[in-house]
Amino acid sequence: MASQIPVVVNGATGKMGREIVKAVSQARDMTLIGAVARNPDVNGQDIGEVIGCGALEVPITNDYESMMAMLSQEKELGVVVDVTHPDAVYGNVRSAIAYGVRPVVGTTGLSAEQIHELAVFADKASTGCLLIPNFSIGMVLLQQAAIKASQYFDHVEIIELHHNQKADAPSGTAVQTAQMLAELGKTFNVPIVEETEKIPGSRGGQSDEGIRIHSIRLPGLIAHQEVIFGAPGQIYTLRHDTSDRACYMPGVLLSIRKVLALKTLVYGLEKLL
Ligand SMILES: NC(=O)C1=CN([C@@H]2O[C@H](COP(=O)(O)OP(=O)(O)OC[C@H]3O[C@@H](n4cnc5c(N)ncnc54)[C@H](OP(=O)(O)O)[C@@H]3O)[C@@H](O)[C@H]2O)C=CC1
Ligand SMILES: O=C(O)C1=N[C@H](C(=O)O)C[C@H](O)C1
Repeated sequence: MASQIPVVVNGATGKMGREIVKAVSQARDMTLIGAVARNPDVNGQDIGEVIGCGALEVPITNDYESMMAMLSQEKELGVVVDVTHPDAVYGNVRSAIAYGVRPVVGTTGLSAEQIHELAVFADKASTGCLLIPNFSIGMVLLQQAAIKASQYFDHVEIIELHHNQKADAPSGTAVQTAQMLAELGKTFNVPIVEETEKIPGSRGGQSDEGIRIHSIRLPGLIAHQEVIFGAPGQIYTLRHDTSDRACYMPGVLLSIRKVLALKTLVYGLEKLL
């Protein structure tokens, strides 16, 4: 049998983590060797039993550092998939790289400075690291269409809509989309009147690139994004909707396979396609 990629999922009992545990355990070229969760009540329990897909013979641990140490001892290069929380992800990634483990990071909310620091750290360690704000192919296609449209439209705003358990705003995907549009070097949204916000924030947040992002949080939503371009007499709207977190799994598995060959930090799924 060809060599197996040893994989640990951090945030394994969360909404994304449980999907990733299932996808990795079904992938023929990967072996799930660890599942990290924060909740002490599940420590030592079988991850498959906890997430309801049947025993996987992988006990959950609360001890991330020990899991990284164990993964670093595997014969094949190990990968940790991080789907935790904006407050934890920076430390998690530094620690993984310090152990020579390749991080695939779905967790959003890292600042531009933190991303830069992690890139420097990964570079010095010659260790591949993937930061993927959105694992779905549909979002990559939306972003490519938005880049194309931005050559022809001078006005654009982004609306992102998520479930109300999301910790960070705006979404990592919206931040990345604004950055992509700005890479053309164009100035968007030059105001034509002096605006007053009668309710602070009502015009949304403004990205470093001057693109407004509006974040909606409601139960019933999963993850959705609109990029709306305007010009005299026309509106061009691009929209992506997720109805199931299954949409992220092909991108997660692709990222696990691709990170092994990298020696630096790479940001964005589009760079892997
Ligand atoms: N890149 C992508 O395509 C996608 C990215 N995401 C991102 O992934 C992340 C997780 O999302 P989601 O699964 O919905 O979130 P959940 O809240 O459902 O899951 C998060 C998991 O991480 C654990 N966790 C929370 N806080 C910490 C912490 N401080 N330290 C360690 N572990 C922690 C939680 O444990 P406990 O339950 O014990 O608190 C939980 O198991 C978010 O940043 C989200 O934006 C989400 C979807 C797609
Ligand atoms: O929290 C989520 O759910 C999601 N987070 C990512 C983001 O912040 O962009 C990706 C997707 O939007 C789902």
